[in-house]
Amino acid sequence: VVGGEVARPNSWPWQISLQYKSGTSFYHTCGGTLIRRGWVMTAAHCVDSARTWRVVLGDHNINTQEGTEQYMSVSRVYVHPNWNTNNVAAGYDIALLRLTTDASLNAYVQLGAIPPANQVLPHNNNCYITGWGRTQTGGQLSAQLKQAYLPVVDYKTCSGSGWWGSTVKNTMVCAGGGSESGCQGDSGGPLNCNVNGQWVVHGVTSFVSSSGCNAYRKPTVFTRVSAYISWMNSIMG
Ligand SMILES: C[C@H](NC(=O)[C@H](CCCC[NH3+])NC(=O)C(F)(F)F)C(=O)Nc1ccc(C(F)(F)F)cc1
Repeated sequence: VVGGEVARPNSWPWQISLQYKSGTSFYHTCGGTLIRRGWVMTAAHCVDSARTWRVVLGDHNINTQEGTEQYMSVSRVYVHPNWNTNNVAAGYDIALLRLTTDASLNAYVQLGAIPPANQVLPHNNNCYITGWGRTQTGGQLSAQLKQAYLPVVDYKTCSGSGWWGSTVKNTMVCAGGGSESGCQGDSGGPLNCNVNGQWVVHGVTSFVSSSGCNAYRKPTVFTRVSAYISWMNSIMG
């Protein structure tokens, strides 16, 4: 997350850290959202490579043991069937991870709400991106969970000339476009939007400009969760 601030610890209790094993250690690679006690939603591009994954729930500082964490193994990865790793612009950048055991819900670990099918938010809807991604283009990951205010940029604007043009599809959500943005390492994490006073996860962090995370008029682009509800239900039952 470029800009924004460190989140109050565990104030986004559905945010997870997706980590891969290398040697005897695990490393943060993406964010995700706990949507059922046994299911995590993330980006398909996060799980393109076959690795040993773990999901960390209830985390704030990913480099320290705070005693609030739950470390979960992943029993199966479901990538959207239409996902094409060479064409992030086509969309379908969404995946579901089945956990081997159910999470324990508590003050630090809660389920994220997902939207009704096909709900599209209006321009400037209040949303926050959260994640442990780079804090500057080409910079380092954040040790502590960060948040940044990224208001929705409607499809008409986001797909306009000087913006993303035809790269963005209406199965995506754009947000931000100013000095604050997502960045590498935030992938897969939630776009938390305030709808009638409730936080709803409307986006899965998908891509930013290859010329810089907070490039002018290149808002962070998210997979629009409401476009994939039927697929998700077909997998999770
Ligand atoms: C460096 C930048 N990385 C990204 O945007 C990666 C996803 C990369 C998926 C493709 N391998 N995502 C992120 O950094 C995220 F954290 F913001 F989500 C990038 O490659 N952006 C990008 C690539 C292609 C296209 C386009 F669709 F136009 F081909 C648009 C943006």
